[in-house]
Amino acid sequence: MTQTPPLLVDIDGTLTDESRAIDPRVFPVLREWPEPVVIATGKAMPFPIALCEFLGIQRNVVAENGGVVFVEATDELQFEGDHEATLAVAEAYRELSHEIGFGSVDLANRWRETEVVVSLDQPLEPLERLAAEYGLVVLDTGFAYHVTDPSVDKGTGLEAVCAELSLDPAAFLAVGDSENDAEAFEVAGESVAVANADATAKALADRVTDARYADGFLEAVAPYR
Ligand SMILES: O=C(O)COP(=O)(O)O
Ligand SMILES: [Mg+2]
Repeated sequence: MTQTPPLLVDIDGTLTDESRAIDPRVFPVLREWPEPVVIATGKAMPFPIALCEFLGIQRNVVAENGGVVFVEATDELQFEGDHEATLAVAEAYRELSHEIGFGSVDLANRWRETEVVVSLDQPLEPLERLAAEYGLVVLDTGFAYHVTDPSVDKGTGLEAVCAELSLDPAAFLAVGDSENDAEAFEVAGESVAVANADATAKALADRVTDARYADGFLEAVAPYR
């Protein structure tokens, strides 16, 4: 059997099914993975932390597309990026009478510490224009527009985790589905896009699975199980 690599895995679109629910068949795969697992997501910290917690795996997390990094073994929490600038973009966007689009409670932004997300049903052009004014970019993950600092991404997040754990990023297998996985694909030694991935992720991946969503993830890791 091939040597199992450490694993970086995205959540939305990769561990989920078409309805955005996590496919429970991924649970034993993540629990039993013999090497370190890093959950790397555009979502805010509570989501990947809860996933790790309830799975019973080490909490090694890259959240907010690299803006927040947590490594359990070294008790290290890092923040990167310009949160003030992302909040200023959100404010200016609202002043143009656009909405963030997640309702008044806004569970998508409530616990966010370094970036801002806007619902996909809101206009992209003014958001991109405002982001550029603040030196920021907008990432479309297929689930939300992320106003984010271009110097921070899942690749820099993986490097930060690896620095803490004395691991080589090039030893990692990375599995994902969208443009916010691009830099992690470049940093990891092997990268796999699931079949539902966007064009950016597919172009950068070493291989693209035949299967979509979590079936694609299971296909991606099959050689190592
Ligand atoms: O929720 C998003 O917008 C993206 O999340 P993901 O990075 O886990 O796919
Ligand atoms: Mg994704």
